[in-house]
Amino acid sequence: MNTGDVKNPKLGVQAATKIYRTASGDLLALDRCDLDIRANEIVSIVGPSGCGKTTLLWSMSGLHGLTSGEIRLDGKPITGPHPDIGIVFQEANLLPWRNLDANIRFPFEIKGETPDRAWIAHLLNRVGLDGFGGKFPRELSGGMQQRAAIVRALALKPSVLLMDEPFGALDSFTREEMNRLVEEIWLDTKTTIVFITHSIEEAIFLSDRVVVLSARPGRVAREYAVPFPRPRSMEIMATKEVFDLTNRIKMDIVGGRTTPKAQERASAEIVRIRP
Ligand SMILES: Nc1ncnc2c1ncn2[C@@H]1O[C@H](COP(=O)(O)OP(=O)(O)OP(=O)(O)O)[C@@H](O)[C@H]1O
Repeated sequence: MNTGDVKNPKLGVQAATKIYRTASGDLLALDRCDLDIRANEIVSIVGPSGCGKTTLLWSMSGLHGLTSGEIRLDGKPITGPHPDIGIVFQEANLLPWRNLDANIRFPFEIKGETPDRAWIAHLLNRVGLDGFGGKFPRELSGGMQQRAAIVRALALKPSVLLMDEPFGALDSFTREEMNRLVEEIWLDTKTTIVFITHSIEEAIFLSDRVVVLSARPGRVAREYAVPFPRPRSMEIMATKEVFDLTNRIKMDIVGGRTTPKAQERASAEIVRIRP
């Protein structure tokens, strides 16, 4: 279990509100959403489609601003993209005309910084891409491209890694493999990770906490502490406790328990499951 400082969160989301101004009118995506992420924690965010998960993650990354409210990193407001925050998207977004090494170097070139080659070599080895540096994206499978995207993000040594449904497009076996990889990387680096997913099993496998957002406008409806020890084996994932937890979260999402009204009643309840 995570032991990060509760009073001084790594990332603090306070009353985050986001209104998109669209041609057909204003759209309230997030409504006074509060969430604290502790250092070294892995937190997954799940919720109904369109509830504002990506909006929240992008706000955490500084890629887009909030209408009101605040996101703080180590107590300081985030006002734009931050070197301490890495992000991995559903698509690997590798530049097709650059080989893997050159893709990983790209963010350093933009920043005018020198990459730490030993660290990148370590990461490539960690994700099983040793010897693939000269390959172009078209020569790599979807899973390999996503591994490369993870290396590209971690190469910059962020203290927070935001992952926006990074494995949603992969087949289920590759996805499980990638989940184990994220777990291994976390055991190695203890990077704080915020992970968006539609897969409750994936959320439980990876996380210290699973946060359920309400239907739009998004707000934290419920949190589940996931107490199982790491590494999380297939045996743990097959237990009744995991099965029950999966069903509880599923009911929260599809059973109408995360409508804004229900959420007001449930407010900030933290559910703890015994291992
Ligand atoms: N740039 C934008 N302009 C206008 N509306 C937007 C924009 N981005 C998102 N939205 C709307 O805001 C709401 C929240 O979107 P968001 O992508 O954050 O939800 P989500 O929970 O990540 O969705 P999903 O689970 O389907 O990926 C949706 O109704 C979406 O249509």
